Amino acid sequence: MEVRKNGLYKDEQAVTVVSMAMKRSGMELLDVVKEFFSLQTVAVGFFIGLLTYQLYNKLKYKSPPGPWSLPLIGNYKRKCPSKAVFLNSLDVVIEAMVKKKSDFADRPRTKSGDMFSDGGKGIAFSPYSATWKFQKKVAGKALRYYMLGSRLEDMVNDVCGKIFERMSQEKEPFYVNEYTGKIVIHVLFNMCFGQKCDLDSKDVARILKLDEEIVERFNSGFIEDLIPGITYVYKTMKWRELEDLADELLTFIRKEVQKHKDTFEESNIRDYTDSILMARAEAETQERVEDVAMLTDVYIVQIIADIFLGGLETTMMTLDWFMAFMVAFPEYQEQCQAEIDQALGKGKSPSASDRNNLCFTEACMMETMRKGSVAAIGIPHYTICDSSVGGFDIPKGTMVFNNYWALHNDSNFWKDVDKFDPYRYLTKDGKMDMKPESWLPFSAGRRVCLGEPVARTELLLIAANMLQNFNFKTSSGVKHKVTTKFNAPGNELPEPHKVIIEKRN
Ligand code: HEM
Repeated sequence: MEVRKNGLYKDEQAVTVVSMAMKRSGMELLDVVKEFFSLQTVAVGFFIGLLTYQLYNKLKYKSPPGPWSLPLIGNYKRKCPSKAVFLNSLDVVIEAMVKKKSDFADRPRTKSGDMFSDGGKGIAFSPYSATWKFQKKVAGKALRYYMLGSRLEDMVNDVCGKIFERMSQEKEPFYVNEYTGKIVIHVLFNMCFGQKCDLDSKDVARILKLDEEIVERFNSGFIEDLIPGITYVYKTMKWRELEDLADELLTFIRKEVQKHKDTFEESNIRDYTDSILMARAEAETQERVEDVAMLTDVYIVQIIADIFLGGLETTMMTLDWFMAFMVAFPEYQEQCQAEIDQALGKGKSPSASDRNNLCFTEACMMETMRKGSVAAIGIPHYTICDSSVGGFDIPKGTMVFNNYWALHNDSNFWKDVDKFDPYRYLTKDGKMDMKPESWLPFSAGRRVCLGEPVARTELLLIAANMLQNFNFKTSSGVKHKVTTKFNAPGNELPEPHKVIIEKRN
């Protein structure tokens, strides 16, 4: 029998001694490790690591010139922690957007964009993918279908007629954008959901209000886009409001899609929503399983939401600018009216087929889009691979902005760049000239605006209706000078200005 010491057998004693020694040395080791890796040391090490990585990238890539920046923090003055490149001239915009094909065609993912697009579904916020390509094709076809025949012009003329009845009651100076905004929302609403809503429709008013509130919040940005993880810990009031607004807008569209599904007839395509449902029905009939999967209800709701998010504010703001310029330049207003009277005669409403005879009015609209920046830096792009532009390297995962404002104010392309001059777009005999290269309010390349054909026709029809029916004058009687008001980064509006109107015979 082995002797027990302290109640333990010999082997147990040995193990205990070893383990105590280990414990002591382990604790010391832990202290040493703790001391070595104190929080500060880890932080400094991490920072040096990032700096080294940044330096490595600086040596690896020939980056475009720009301000210095610190890892993670970025450039504090510019308040942007991500790498971003601005393309400020036509050659680099065309190189990146058109010549480099898909290199620059992705979108950066943001927390707010994800919220509206259900994690990148639909078109505007979607990453560059086969799904995006297919959906943009389907949506483009649906818009073209809508524009066939006289549907768009009937809708514009009908809404304008109703709005003008109310507008002609204005006896005091008033803000004309309260009426033009209503025209645009009614046209888009009717285009999507096919109903000729009365002007006091609560649904239309609510969508307009939702749009205003969403845009207002987007304009000032979200901390959640800079620190996406923060929402798991704390949600700011603005973020919670945005969640509610997005939910209300998408729930509304979901209900409309359901109503359309319940009453859908292939032989009677009523509107844009029906056209998208038709694309799904065709894919089902032809057993194109992958296409059907890209047109689930969730995707369809997002494709329709894109029309409101992409088309409403931009079109309304363009009309704000147009009216501001027409009031500021009565001579151009009169010239448009003379052209409209000659093209349409008395009492006939404008139609898309009158376009060739409304060149001066269209030129005024094009000049409006050059001078009034409604989407001056568009929607950010993102590189899907290492690429280059203008002789500089642009690594994969870089945010890229097209600076349309710079293109529209480049004196290499525009003579008397500050002047509002519709003649830039016209030939000597007053016909539409070739589109100036540096006129790109709708962008170019793969991500070009989906709604350009609709927006241009709709804007011209609304403008022609307005000027055919009314004279717009400054309320003070003094020549009005258009002054601009900052609205959001890349987005300016004309300073609100009251007008008076005279009904034209
Ligand atoms: C004056 C009116 C408008 C202007 C100035 C405008 C301008 C733009 C711009 C600059 C872009 C970004 C393009 C890019 O990322 O390179 C864009 C994208 C888009 N626009 Fe418009 N837009 C207008 C009206 C509309 C309308 C009426 C609709 C819908 C009917 C629409 C739907 C879209 C969509 C869905 C996108 C995203 C395209 C994509 O990501 O592939 N827009 N628009």
